[in-house]
Amino acid sequence: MTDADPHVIVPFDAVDPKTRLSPLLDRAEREALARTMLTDVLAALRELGVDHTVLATAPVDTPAPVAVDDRSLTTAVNARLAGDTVGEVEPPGPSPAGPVGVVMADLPLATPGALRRLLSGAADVTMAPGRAGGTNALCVCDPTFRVDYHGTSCRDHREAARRGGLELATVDSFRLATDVDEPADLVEVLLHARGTESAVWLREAGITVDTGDGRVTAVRDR
Ligand SMILES: Nc1nc2c(ncn2[C@@H]2O[C@H](COP(=O)(O)OP(=O)(O)OP(=O)(O)O)[C@@H](O)[C@H]2O)c(=O)[nH]1
Ligand SMILES: C[C@H](OP(=O)(O)O)C(=O)O
Repeated sequence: MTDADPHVIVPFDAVDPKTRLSPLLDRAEREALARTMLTDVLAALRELGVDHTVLATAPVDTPAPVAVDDRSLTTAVNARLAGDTVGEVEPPGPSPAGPVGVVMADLPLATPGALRRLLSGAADVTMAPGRAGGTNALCVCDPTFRVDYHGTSCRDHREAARRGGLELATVDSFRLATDVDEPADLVEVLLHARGTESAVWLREAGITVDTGDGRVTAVRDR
């Protein structure tokens, strides 16, 4: 991609993450899976060739630049949208003066192609909604737009754009809509993210797709 492309920030909570996966995974395993999904998202961004920075709640060892900010998700992302670079550690990422992408770290199905569709959006705001009301990824070209995560954030973001007189476009992408929150989401990783580190990690942890009673679920055999 080119210099006019967005700088992407990847929010990442390293501490006791993915609590909704507790029925299948203990805390250490959830931390390991979260880290593995981050690795897959960063690999897709790297392959796309777009600049990116991990926006983490605590230091994390990754090949990408990291900014540590332990404030809430919404506050930390809005600080970056406002051009704040506080918390960056070496090697520093470029200052996000132009368009900013926000791509969550729990999207192991994300491919360079799906991300390109999002990040080449020309609207003031381009959104990839998640299922159940979330906002899995954004491309923010208008510097006045601010995020408000949790709850039905896709609806809230649409409303915020409307109030601000901004054009909001939506990317219809199964790969970007699939974030890993609940055990059922692991089915999508096992079926559609073959070859990713996340799918390998799940198989090694004994998580498989079960169709025993005619329904498709993720189960653990050990
Ligand atoms: N920087 C930052 N990232 C966060 C924070 N909370 C969540 N994230 C990241 O935001 C994305 C969406 O997270 P959620 O699915 O809402 O929360 P989670 O803590 O991972 O999972 P649950 O415990 O199941 O709610 C993931 O990439 C998280 O790593 C936060 O407070 N700060
Ligand atoms: C951050 C939050 O993620 P969810 O909990 O919906 O996966 C959201 O998209 O608003």
